[in-house]
Amino acid sequence: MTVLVTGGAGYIGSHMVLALVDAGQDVVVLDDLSTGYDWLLPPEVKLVVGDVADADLVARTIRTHGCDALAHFAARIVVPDSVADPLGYYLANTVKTRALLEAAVRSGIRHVIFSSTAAVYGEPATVPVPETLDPNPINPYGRSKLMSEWMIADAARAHGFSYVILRYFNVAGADPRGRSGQSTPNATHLIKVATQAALGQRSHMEVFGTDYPTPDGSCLRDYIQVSDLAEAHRVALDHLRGGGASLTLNCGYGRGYSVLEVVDVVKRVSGRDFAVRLSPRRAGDPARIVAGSERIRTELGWVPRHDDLEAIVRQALDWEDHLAKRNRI
Ligand SMILES: NC(=O)c1ccc[n+]([C@@H]2O[C@H](COP(=O)([O-])OP(=O)(O)OC[C@H]3O[C@@H](n4cnc5c(N)ncnc54)[C@H](O)[C@@H]3O)[C@@H](O)[C@H]2O)c1
Ligand SMILES: O=c1ccn([C@@H]2O[C@H](COP(=O)(O)OP(=O)(O)O[C@H]3O[C@H](CO)[C@@H](O)[C@H](O)[C@H]3O)[C@@H](O)[C@H]2O)c(=O)[nH]1
Repeated sequence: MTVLVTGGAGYIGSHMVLALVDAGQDVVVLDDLSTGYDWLLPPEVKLVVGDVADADLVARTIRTHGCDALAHFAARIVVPDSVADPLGYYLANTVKTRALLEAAVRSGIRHVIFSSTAAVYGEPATVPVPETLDPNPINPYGRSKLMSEWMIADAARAHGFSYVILRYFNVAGADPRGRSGQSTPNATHLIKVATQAALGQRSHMEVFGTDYPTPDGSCLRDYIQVSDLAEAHRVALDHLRGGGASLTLNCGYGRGYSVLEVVDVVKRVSGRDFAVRLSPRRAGDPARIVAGSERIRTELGWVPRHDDLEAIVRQALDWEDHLAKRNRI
């Protein structure tokens, strides 16, 4: 029994691959390397370079490797980009997911794990957000993912596979053993940008919006460590292979940090001051989003091991340093 991991050469997918390999499971990765890197994968893992919408390639890969499960990470992921290029995002995240699902169903995939997002909730009136809240995305990225959630649920009902939809909150940090981390040089994620500023790789950073209705005026987010998130996928897979029911689960710690708090932590942990510009709001950003995090603990018995923002920032700094030493920035 092998897991097909789409987007496995990317940031989160590569941590899922490590979690599976560490647990002695068989994995094959399908990735077009648009934002992923083959060097993030352990050498024993087979990488198929190609597009998730290539039905023949997907069917051949599933057959050749005897895959029973699909973990679908491949996507475009930047909220403001989705506002500028909505049709590109609906193609990459929705249309291609439909094609992948069709090939997977035809090839007999039994279980699907899907990378969804807190962005499906939009701008919730209260936080933390439980899974029972009706989704109401406020940007094309969130909508592109919500449509995929619906397709998966409908197709599962019609074709008899089981699924776990994981709605990630803000993913951060790196493998504590230093084997992978966020490696996209122009990544836009807050902790990545702030660590690059701390290490002098950027002259400054910007804080987008200080007039939000939050305690310090900057946006609140729930930062989940990437190996904890990968472990959630591993236990979700065990649950499905053990005959467990389909589920939709938040992945977060249930605590929000403001952008300004995160910047302070990066300055403190790195011991470096850096220039911070207070800038206007960025398109598509909700003011605050924090996970209701009980359901995943009770349904899957998931126990986070890295719920510590300082440790997350330290891992991100160590990974940035590692990339710089290998000229991979
Ligand atoms: N990073 C976050 O904070 C976050 C939060 C919520 C949800 N997510 C979701 O998690 C998933 C992984 O995100 P990430 O942060 O690892 O991003 P990433 O860009 O590092 O990884 C995406 C991977 O998918 C590959 N890919 C993209 N389009 C492809 C295609 N058509 N065919 C084959 N491969 C393709 C890329 O090359 C890359 O390796 C995405 O689905 C994203 O929406 C991420
Ligand atoms: O240089 C920067 C980068 C970000 N931010 C702010 O920091 C917060 C977090 O931004 P970012 O790290 O880009 O993440 P999000 O836009 O919240 O989106 C991430 O988290 C979502 C789930 O909450 C996922 O769906 C997305 O894929 C993922 O990119 C936002 O308020 C940004 O405006 C800044 O102020 N300056």
